[in-house]
Amino acid sequence: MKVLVTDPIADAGLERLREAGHEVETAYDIEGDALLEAVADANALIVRSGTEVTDEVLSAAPDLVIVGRAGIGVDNIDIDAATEHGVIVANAPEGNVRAAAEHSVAMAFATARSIPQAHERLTGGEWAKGDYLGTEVNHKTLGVVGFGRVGQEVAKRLGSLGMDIVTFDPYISQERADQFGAELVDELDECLAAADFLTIHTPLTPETENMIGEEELAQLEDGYVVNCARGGIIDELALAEAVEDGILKGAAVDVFAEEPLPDDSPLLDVEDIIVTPHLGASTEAAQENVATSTADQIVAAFNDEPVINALNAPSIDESIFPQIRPYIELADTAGKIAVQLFDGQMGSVEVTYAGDIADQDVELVTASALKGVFAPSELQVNAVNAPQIAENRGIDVTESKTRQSEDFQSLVTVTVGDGEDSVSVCGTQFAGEDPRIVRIDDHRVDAVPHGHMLVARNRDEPGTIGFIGTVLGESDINIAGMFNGREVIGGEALSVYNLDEPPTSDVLDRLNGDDRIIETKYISLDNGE
Ligand SMILES: NC(=O)c1ccc[n+]([C@@H]2O[C@H](COP(=O)([O-])OP(=O)(O)OC[C@H]3O[C@@H](n4cnc5c(N)ncnc54)[C@H](O)[C@@H]3O)[C@@H](O)[C@H]2O)c1
Ligand SMILES: O=C(O)[C@H](O)COP(=O)(O)O
Repeated sequence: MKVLVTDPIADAGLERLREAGHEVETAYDIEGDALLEAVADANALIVRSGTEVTDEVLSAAPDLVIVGRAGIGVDNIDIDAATEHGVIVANAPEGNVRAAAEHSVAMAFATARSIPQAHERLTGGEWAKGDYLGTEVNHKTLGVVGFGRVGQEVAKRLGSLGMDIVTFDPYISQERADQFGAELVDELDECLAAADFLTIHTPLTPETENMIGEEELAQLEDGYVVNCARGGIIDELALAEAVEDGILKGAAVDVFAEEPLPDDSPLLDVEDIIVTPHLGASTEAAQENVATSTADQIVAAFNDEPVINALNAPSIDESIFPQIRPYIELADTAGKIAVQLFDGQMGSVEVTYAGDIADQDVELVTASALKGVFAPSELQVNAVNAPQIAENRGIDVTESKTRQSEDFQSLVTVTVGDGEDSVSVCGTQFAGEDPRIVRIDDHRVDAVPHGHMLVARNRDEPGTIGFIGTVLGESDINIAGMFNGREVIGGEALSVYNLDEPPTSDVLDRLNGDDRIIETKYISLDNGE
């Protein structure tokens, strides 16, 4: 598999991919046509915040399986478009948290004690001791907007240096705030009113974009602002003016609405604003962490294993994966068989779990069943986009579970229907890893789902199976295996054949033209062909 890396990541991540046998191409800082060309044959793309992964980029990459973000923020990736294209997006949400928190703390001190400004004066030959009277953090209040992973780490560190913590984050619990000794407030204004230092730690979303503007900054009178989260959350012009006008004492900014920061940015003209070029995650440890974590997720995606930090695929706890793994492919197969046996206009898909499997988190198994259902009609379908395809097509998807399963330890049944008619295909795993179809509608069967299959519904009359065998034999189609079942003598029987090659339409016409045959259907399990 080819992995294209368009933003610099640590060698340890590149090595891990190569050790797993994948080809790694690095093409840092490319954009436009060069990016579209480079991604054309890529199976995975690794980015940091520098590469914009747009719908156009995803459209240019037909073989792409996963976009790995070696870091936290994914505002540069069009996740909806990735889902439409069936591409997994995964980030590395843990590896650079401490680095980002430490940088935020460093920036708070740097602005409060004017360290960069004093350094510049001194290296310029000036002993400007009298010009800098800084602010201590001790006994001051830190306002934390966004109390997630980084926000909490910043609160822990500055809290231990004597700061009181007030936080505004509508999506966390009171218990979480209590755990860090933080006062959780309901309104941003309350946080601004209390804070001597304000530090931002939300993602950039439509809700947080420009959430801190002129009005909000005015409430922080004589305070300091630190933004090591994302550009675009604070209005940069308003921040420059608030510091310039002395409303704020200072600000420290690591992230910008446009990166690299343009030379004419108003932030660069204000003495008491310090800036760093998006360095929050730039420590050796953080870069090694995020690079190896991203590489691991890419290898997992290539191996069809769960991608733990996938943002647009059903998530799965790694510890339960071994239990559900055999049922992922079985559900896909049952979906493929059911949809190919069904004649109507599909309006619903039901996936039923019985027995031990019913105790598990089966979201990924259901997505896999949908993948199977859509495989014959969609060029690129996978567990990421299958639920979305169902939604787009208005197909009603239901999942049900029961602890009871007659005769089998676990059963997965996929039923496709149109409100009136339906086809149900039920499968199990013998001895853990030996898939069998054990029921088609009301017929008990014992069929090995594989390759080319012929399913015949016929009357239970002497000579019928011989006739089917003769027709296949006369067309040089070898029968590799077969199962015949009936519910009552002389009633309807159902037989399933594994063939070495697909039957031609002539063969199917001959079979279907015989009175004893109710219907034959060819089922292909060869990658949904
Ligand atoms: N400068 C850097 O190099 C660097 C490094 C790491 C992370 N980051 C950025 O830091 C930010 C935080 O990362 P994280 O890992 O802590 O994310 P997180 O998802 O763990 O936490 C984000 C928090 O923001 C809260 N939030 C969301 N919308 C909000 C709103 N409207 N108002 C208030 N709170 C809101 C969420 O509830 C969540 O608790 C992200 O933007 C990330 O990209 C920057
Ligand atoms: O969201 C993040 O992880 C940080 O902003 C780091 O971004 P970077 O990987 O581009 O340094």
